[in-house]
Amino acid sequence: MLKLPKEFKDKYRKLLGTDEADEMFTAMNDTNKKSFRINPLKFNTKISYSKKAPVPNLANAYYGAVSGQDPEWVSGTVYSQDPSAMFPAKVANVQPGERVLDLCAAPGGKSTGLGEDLKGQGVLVANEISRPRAKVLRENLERWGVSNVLITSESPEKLAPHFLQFFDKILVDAPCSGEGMFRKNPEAIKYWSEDYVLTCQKRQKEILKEAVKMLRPGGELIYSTCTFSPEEDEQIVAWLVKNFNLVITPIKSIKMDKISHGHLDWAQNLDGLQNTLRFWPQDGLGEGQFIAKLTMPGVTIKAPIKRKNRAKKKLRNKFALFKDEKELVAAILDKFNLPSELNDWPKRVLVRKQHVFIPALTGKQLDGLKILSNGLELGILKKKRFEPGHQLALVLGQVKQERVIDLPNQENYQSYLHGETVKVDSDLRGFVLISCHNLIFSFGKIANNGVIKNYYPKGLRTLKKG
Ligand SMILES: C[S@@+](CC[C@H](N)C(=O)[O-])C[C@H]1O[C@@H](n2cnc3c(N)ncnc32)[C@H](O)[C@@H]1O
Repeated sequence: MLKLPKEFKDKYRKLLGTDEADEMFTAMNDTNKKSFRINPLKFNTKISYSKKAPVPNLANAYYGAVSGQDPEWVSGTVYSQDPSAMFPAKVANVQPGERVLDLCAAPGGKSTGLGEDLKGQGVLVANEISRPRAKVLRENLERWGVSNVLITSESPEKLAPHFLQFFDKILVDAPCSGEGMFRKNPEAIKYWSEDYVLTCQKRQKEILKEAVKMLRPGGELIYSTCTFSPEEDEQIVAWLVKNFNLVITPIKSIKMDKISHGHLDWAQNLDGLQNTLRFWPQDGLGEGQFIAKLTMPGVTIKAPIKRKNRAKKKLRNKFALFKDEKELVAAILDKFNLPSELNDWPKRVLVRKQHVFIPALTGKQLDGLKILSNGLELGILKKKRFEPGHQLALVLGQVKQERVIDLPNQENYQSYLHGETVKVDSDLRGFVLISCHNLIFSFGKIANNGVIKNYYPKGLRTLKKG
């Protein structure tokens, strides 16, 4: 039984009426709903989990639990996410080629959703203020096989001057009082108070003030929280409308089964709030969530991301590969089938401190930013040879591959995750992709004796039991 504070209960009885509030408290005592999304970027999405219970209104999403050890997770074929939390990225309705910012991005559930919809075209900037959390964000985006993402770890104030009016879409999935997560994480109830709700509201305003600076005229801001409090939901939207002339925009990209709407009377009867979305536990879809879509007035003629400006030329001179280096890279890449976004890799490839990569963004606007990764790391140049990188393996999972070793059993798979070598019966030699249940999750290198040298990154390896 959740121990909800009396002030919390009184507040929602007043806002919703006793009957609905009591329904909400009862639903908050149910077990939380677990679910997962299937990655549409991957070539093979045959998973062992049941798909009998789809999450309403979404493609590729199902109720059920996922283990972080399963090949489905390790290969980035599924992402474990609360059902309601899947919706903000879908409300953004990202189109290939757009410039998208996820300002509060870790651990990355919504960034993976935004990134998959770009389909390798345009750019996603995934920012997370906390460095340790940004590292987890990076791992999750890497597994998902998103190649066109710049991952930064900055405060919104520090990020904004670098990207003034730059983005078509910005998602602010704000830090909040988390009331909608109480049944999943009852510990969070301890921090709750009316004052804490107002502290969160203040922080949300500070973040959003910077976010709007980065939105182009005509661009869309998606604001979401996992809390019920009107102070952090409807009232924040009203504040955005009043202070920045943003226009609340109806959400047409999703169906509305088991989803409610925002309350006009919770923020000065502002017309348009009926177009915001509320996910209540008593609606039966998932945990609590609020989502609003707002449009910045004005229009800009959309300029495509320039690939040949002067800044780029300078970078190319400094970071371009020598011909023989490019040949080393090509000798490995030519062995694999490349997704279409890599077709022009020789034109876009750069090298920095021996790391060969295809940047998601280039130019002076990146100077001075704390960047965790920029685009797709193809691999590392090491004295006359090129070693393909882990991120590349997960991007190659987007298309059918021939040079793959499917580990024959669970024991081999576990050994590989531990970083051990595995002996296989195969004629393939040199670099190969490694899969389990045909889900690609790593590179390996087969020696003449049939032993696969393990290229699963040390930082991701699991400890051996016993
Ligand atoms: C609700 S979580 C984001 C969840 C994420 N969007 C996802 O789907 O996985 C909010 C994030 O905001 C970050 N954050 C906290 N304070 C912040 C601030 N002042 N400015 C920007 N981000 C902040 C937190 O570190 C946290 O990762």
